Amino acid sequence: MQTLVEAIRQQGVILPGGILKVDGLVNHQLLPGLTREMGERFAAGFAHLNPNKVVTIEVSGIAPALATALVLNVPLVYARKKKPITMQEPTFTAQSVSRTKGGAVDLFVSSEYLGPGDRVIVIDDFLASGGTLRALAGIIALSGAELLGLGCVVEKGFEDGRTRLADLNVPILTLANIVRMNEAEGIVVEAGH
Ligand SMILES: O=P(O)(O)OC[C@H]1O[C@H](OP(=O)(O)OP(=O)(O)O)[C@H](O)[C@@H]1O
Ligand SMILES: O=c1[nH]c(=O)c2nc[nH]c2[nH]1
Repeated sequence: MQTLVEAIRQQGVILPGGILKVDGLVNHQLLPGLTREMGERFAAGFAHLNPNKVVTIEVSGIAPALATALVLNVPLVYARKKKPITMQEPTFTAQSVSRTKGGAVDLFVSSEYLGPGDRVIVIDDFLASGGTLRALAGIIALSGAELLGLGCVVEKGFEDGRTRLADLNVPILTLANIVRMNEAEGIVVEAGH
């Protein structure tokens, strides 16, 4: 997605610890036109699989996932990081590690909104180590739903998450790929695949 690649070139900032800051378009401020295009790209890539639900994780996955769900005209379910008292049991849970806040995070999805018969695509903001997508895939498996595909706005190709998720045997679609980033070269980014 060339518009996203250009936006990352313009706004991306390399932070210590191999973290890319794209708060101006994904993680703090959202650009509606760019977000809409993300949804269109994901929907075009996954529509042939006939999903009936989009699943993501709060908080930064929600915007691109909703943009996708709008085009596909299916519900969006987002995993919660804290279980609210309104959440109906039984719940499906898994753990991931927060890359931007540190520490382990519990993820919760209620059986009220995910279960056998659901055909699911997962959309998130970042694919780095792949740990978060694996946790979501675990929740989907626990629920009895079928995972059809994984989509992420930004892939950090140098962290090899895609390879680590290969055993899930589902297509992975990303919109921009950070090939590498360092002080000398800056952010080397290409269209995702
Ligand atoms: O592939 P991984 O190594 O798992 O990294 C990707 C995850 O890391 C971030 O979550 P984080 O909890 O840092 O942030 P968020 O609250 O902005 O979603 C991001 O939103 C992805 O969910
Ligand atoms: O804002 C972010 N920048 C990153 O580099 C990253 N990696 C995983 N999750 C991330 N979130």
